[in-house]
Amino acid sequence: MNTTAPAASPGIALMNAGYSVDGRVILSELSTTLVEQRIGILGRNGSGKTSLLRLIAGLIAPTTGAVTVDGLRPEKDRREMLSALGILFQNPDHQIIFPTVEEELAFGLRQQGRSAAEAQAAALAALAQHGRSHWAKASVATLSQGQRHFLCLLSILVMEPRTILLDEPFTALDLPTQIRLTRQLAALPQRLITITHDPALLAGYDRVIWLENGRILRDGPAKPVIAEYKSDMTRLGASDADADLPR
Ligand SMILES: Nc1ncnc2c1ncn2[C@@H]1O[C@H](COP(=O)(O)OP(=O)(O)OP(=O)(O)O)[C@@H](O)[C@H]1O
Repeated sequence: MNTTAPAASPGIALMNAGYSVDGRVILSELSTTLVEQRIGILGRNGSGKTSLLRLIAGLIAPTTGAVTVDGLRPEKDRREMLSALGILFQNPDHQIIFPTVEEELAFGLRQQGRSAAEAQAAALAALAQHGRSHWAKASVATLSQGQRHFLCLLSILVMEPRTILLDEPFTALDLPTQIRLTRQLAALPQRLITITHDPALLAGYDRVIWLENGRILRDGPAKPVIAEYKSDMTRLGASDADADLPR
């Protein structure tokens, strides 16, 4: 998809990084370094996945410890972070802010300090590279959900970040779009960190981290971590825990 390999990235470091709100621990103090090419963050609803994404992205600051992304402080080094980390959010409508495809693609490049002419040229080149030159002047509102998702991915790729963070990348996408996107993502030279509750997305990954209650429950190669996660989720699903909700 993007044939230029980005410069080597030293990785993401969590150093006793924790996050609490009003005394409630959302993420307990996490310490690890993310350096592998394909990393999955796996966990069920409420386990802390989105909070971890927000911490790495600098959208929230850790309440204990620190996070660095290629040596940068995500909540402070905003401009340098654009070349270090790109985030594909679950819902493209939370990401897209411009009315036309061309403007949307040019925006990140302008933020990186490129001139208007350079940004426009790079946006058009990216569309041509993916056989979508005819999208340039199109209104974003005329694109389907899957097309908007792809536009968001293109907007990240034109900035050539060293790591891409994907938040439940296939929610709301139909099967052909999922298959296409899987193929496109697999071909990327960047480090990918995929956050999901669905272990199927992480098959073949170098490393899977299983989050539970804001803690790392398991961390290792995809196969054994996914096998244990699936068996635990099946056991939980077989119980009638929901029956305990107050009436
Ligand atoms: N700002 C906040 N204030 C209070 N509680 C919060 C806040 N942010 C997250 N939480 C709580 O922390 C827990 C983890 O939330 P988080 O959204 O990170 O989980 P998740 O694994 O992404 O869940 P899901 O798969 O359902 O999106 C949840 O119980 C959530 O309600």
